[in-house]
Amino acid sequence: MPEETTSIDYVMEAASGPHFSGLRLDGLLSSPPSSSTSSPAHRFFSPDSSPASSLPNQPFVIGVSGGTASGKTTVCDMIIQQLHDHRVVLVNQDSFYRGLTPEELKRVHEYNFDHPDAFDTEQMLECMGKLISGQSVQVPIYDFKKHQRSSESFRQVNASDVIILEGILVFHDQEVRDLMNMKIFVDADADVRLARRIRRDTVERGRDISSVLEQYAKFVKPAFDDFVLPSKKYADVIIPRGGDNHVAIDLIVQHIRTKLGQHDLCKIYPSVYVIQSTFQIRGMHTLIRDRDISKHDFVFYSDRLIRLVVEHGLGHLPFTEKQVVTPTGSVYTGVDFCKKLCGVSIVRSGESMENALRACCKGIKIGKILIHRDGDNGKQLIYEKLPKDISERHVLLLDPVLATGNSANQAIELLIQKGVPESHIIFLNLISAPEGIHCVCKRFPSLKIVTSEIDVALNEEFRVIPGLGEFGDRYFGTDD
Ligand SMILES: Nc1ncnc2c1ncn2[C@@H]1O[C@H](COP(=O)(O)OP(=O)(O)O)[C@@H](O)[C@H]1O
Ligand SMILES: Nc1ccn([C@@H]2O[C@H](COP(=O)(O)O)[C@@H](O)[C@H]2O)c(=O)n1
Ligand SMILES: [Mg+2]
Repeated sequence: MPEETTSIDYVMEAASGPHFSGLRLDGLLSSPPSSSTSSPAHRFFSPDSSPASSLPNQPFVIGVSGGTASGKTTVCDMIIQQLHDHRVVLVNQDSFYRGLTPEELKRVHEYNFDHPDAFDTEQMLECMGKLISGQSVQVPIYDFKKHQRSSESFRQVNASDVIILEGILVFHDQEVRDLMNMKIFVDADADVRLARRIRRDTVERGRDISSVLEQYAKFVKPAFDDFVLPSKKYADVIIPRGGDNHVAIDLIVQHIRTKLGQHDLCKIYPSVYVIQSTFQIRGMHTLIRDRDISKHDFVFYSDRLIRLVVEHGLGHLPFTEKQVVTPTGSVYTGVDFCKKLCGVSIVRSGESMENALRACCKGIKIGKILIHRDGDNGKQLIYEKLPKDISERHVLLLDPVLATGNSANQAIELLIQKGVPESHIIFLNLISAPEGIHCVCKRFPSLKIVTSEIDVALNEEFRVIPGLGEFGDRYFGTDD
């Protein structure tokens, strides 16, 4: 929390003294970043872990739930088929059914296979954890005719780009849900499901019609109402008509493909956007990261990159529809820019982004925040000069490098104190360190981060690696 806030006049004076862009954080990192949300990979990709020990390729985990015979397995098969050019594995919750004891077997008609306790969820979590961390696992093979697992054989499941976990109750347990990057619920009418189930269980699972109907009335339907249906609310996508819904499956596959092409952190945090890398962008990064580049070229290429990030960030603002008449007399239906907008730069390096913002948004108001270390006791002062009506505006927060995330978090905290809704803040930067992304996104999950590259890590001195050194000094020419 800031010790004090004051006006911009003070800022300008203070700005000529020591400044911090997240690199000098004496005393601040002793307390770990707050962890308020639990996201799929937190257990496996800790912000404290070094890049070598964290995962190079975080798999995309999809949960597929729905009532019995709704078409879950069919939908999964279709997704897997369409993702043929990726490594995809399917894990069935059914594989983790507990085997019945001889006593239970004798009275199998009284056994409730639709209750959460029928599954060994601990074992499933362990298997999923290993798969997500890149290890192969041996998944049990379950026999629906014998109600037992095979005692001698297992199915080897290898680490993959996409892991699909499918089953009637995969959304029931929060720990299981937290593993998932995307949750799909397959919907089908109860009578359709019952008809399919009768056919499947009599043909494939060695049952007779009367036992299927009896089990359905006694256990399957009540458990659907008690456990499966209430978990539908956790779904990100609901597919009506299951495998017949080709449009939904195409959209899902498209989404998965997009996610697979993204940085792992974008899979974990949907609010992080890395602008699409092109050779132009890589070329500009190559130039500004080169320690031997001239100051003039550093500024020139940084400005070009900043402009791209700013334009991309503006694309995340809300818009309203607007029609205009063109010189041909035709009507063009377009959109109107968001008017309630302002920029806020984190002094000093954030000021390097102000020109690009002004060039894109004529007359935009730009406020400033300075986070200033007060002596050597770890205390910080925050100076600010912000538009009075900032709480009514969307805010583009500017800082070219996101390192530890501590200064960013303090600036964001201040904006929120001023009444800006978290979801109205878009944090723009050129380079983000994974540690900074974890730190900001965990604390402010609905804030958006738009960046042009995510670097490898921070070093012991909290400098972004490979990074580009002290951006403000290089941009403003104070590094000699
Ligand atoms: N859209 C569909 N039309 C007709 N039959 C279907 C359809 N989807 C699935 N089935 C059949 O219904 C049964 C149950 O489907 P399945 O995908 O195994 O459901 P779940 O895995 O949800 O229990 C299977 O025999 C399958 O072949
Ligand atoms: N020995 C068993 C184990 C499970 N079931 C039923 O399977 C259903 C889940 O599989 P779906 O492919 O239909 O999702 C579940 O409703 C159980 O009743 C069984 O009959 N016998
Ligand atoms: Mg199935």
